[in-house]
Amino acid sequence: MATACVDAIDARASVKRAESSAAAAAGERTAEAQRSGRKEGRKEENNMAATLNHICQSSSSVRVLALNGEVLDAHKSRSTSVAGNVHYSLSVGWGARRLHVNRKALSGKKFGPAPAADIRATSGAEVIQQNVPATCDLKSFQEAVEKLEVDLVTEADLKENGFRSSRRTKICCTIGPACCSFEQLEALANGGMNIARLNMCHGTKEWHKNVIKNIRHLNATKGYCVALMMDTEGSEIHMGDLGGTASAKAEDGEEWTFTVRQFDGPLPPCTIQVNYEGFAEDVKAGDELVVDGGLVRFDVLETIGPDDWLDIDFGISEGVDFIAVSYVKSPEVVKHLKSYISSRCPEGSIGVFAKIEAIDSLNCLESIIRVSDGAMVARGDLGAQIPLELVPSVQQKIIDLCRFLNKPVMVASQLLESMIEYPIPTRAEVADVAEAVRQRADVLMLSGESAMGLFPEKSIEVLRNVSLRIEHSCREDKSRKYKPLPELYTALSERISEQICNAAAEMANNLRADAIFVYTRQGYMASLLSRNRPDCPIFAFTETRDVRHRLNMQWGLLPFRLDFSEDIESNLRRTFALLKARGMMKAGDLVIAVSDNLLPTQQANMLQSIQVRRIP
Ligand SMILES: Nc1ncnc2c1ncn2[C@@H]1O[C@H](COP(=O)(O)OP(=O)(O)O)[C@@H](O)[C@H]1O
Ligand SMILES: C=C(OP(=O)(O)O)C(=O)O
Repeated sequence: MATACVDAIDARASVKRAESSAAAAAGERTAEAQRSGRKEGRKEENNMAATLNHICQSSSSVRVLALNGEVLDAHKSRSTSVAGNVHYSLSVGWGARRLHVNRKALSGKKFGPAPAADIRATSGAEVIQQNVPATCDLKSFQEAVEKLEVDLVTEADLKENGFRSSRRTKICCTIGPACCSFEQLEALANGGMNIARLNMCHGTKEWHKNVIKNIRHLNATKGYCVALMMDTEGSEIHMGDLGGTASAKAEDGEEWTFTVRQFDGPLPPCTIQVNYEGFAEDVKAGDELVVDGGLVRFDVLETIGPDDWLDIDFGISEGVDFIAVSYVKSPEVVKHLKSYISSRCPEGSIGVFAKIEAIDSLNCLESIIRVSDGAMVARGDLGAQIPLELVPSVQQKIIDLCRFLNKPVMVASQLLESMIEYPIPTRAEVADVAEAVRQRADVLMLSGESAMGLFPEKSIEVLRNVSLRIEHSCREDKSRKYKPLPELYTALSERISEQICNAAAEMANNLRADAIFVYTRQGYMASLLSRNRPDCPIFAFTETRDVRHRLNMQWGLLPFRLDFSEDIESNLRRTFALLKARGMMKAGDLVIAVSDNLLPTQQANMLQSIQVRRIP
């Protein structure tokens, strides 16, 4: 058992080094099979079985020679299905030859010489050819198949484990010295990291810039979809009008920012520059600022400090996907940051997460979560502010509230603290992770375990395995009924979307559908489906990379980037064909499909529907 466990972890690491002799041999045999026809192909498969079993057991990297003679990086992964079977897969870049090995061994047995291996060796071109729709020519279909962007790990997971057993709970890793090189980040991405967190308390801007560059490069060149979250340091001061004499420029109730920063362009609205560098340090929350001899009075509120503003400017200029704000004590801080972000990047693609860690934030929790794009249960600092025994119930409260309000929620700190030093977690830590998964948190976050621990990859593996097991048992346990979700809408169109998503999720559960498909521009419909925590995964198709990254933060969503067609029917047909061609769906799979308003022109005479479709 112990040996199997160690193999399991080592075998997941996908490193791209020089060709191992075994991999090169596999490649040569692959090329030979092309020349020698069917009989030879059978021999090749047998040889490949031995070779690939060898590869799967070794922890070395793999490069494979494809049929066309091209040398490709191979993605190697190992997973344990809920039934206890161990699967190995080796898949090579799409469009060339694809090798796939499923090797099953009973859980609990020592990992010994290979039992019978089930091997498929299918050429990508063959699969594409079999699935070209009648309305499309081979070349443009081939291009469309290659353009369908999906996370490499998600794709492998779906192929190996099937839809129902794919992981729904997302994983965030704090990046630090223990995992910041390109190869280390790739190992984490390969292990299932969905979000990389940069904690601005540590490291220089240059260091963070380099991590961002590495993650972007990893996404662009290796087919991952890792979102970036920048976490501010948190020590802050910002201003709001207390209701002094109104003037043309500062009305009662308005919030103004006094800043020492320089702006390249015009000042953002309601901003005043001051030329005293120590201004923010010298004023305290509760102080009164008197302007123009008392013409306007401002009350100083808690908010974002000068260092945080520098970090925020850095995050905006680097185009991170999320900014987490430390020590949020009131909704105003979040509103202020959101309006600042939209004045600086009008396309408004950065989500603001409120870290719930200050005792004051618990007094206005709902109003903070309502204005935020998501929340983090920052248990480290929270546990220093409230009695420790209250932390679990506060965690449950925040998770439930976030789900009711349709905001993603992360659970952070000390999930696997002992794994900073040791290769296996304590039983109590596993129970803690299991509880967060059972509470249906969207994201589990690693801190020191990934940033500076000795076992970042093993830590991520523990999160992944615990998530898979607990999610499975939650699906099986039909006695676990959830409290009904409150309605969220403020307009009729929102109410329609909400009703459609609730009904689609319920239908998917009742019909035991394989997947829900959602075509979404901004991610709103996708989030409404995720909020229902349905039994099957949600394939979320969207047109932009930014939205695709943001969807990575939400429970059960598998984000794809796809260029939309004009109408839902052609989107559906095309998606079915593309996914079949990529080997991610098969004829007979049952899908529930819902769609956002895909075109602006559709808004006027909205037509939204739920469709139940079998893949042709
Ligand atoms: N960018 C970084 N550079 C160096 N060390 C880091 C970095 N990010 C995190 N760490 C290390 O990992 C530990 C845990 O991370 P985290 O929980 O995010 O921070 P903190 O302990 O400050 O709350 C930190 O205390 C620090 O030692
Ligand atoms: C995540 C937390 O915040 P930080 O790591 O920034 O202290 C926490 O306190 O749990």
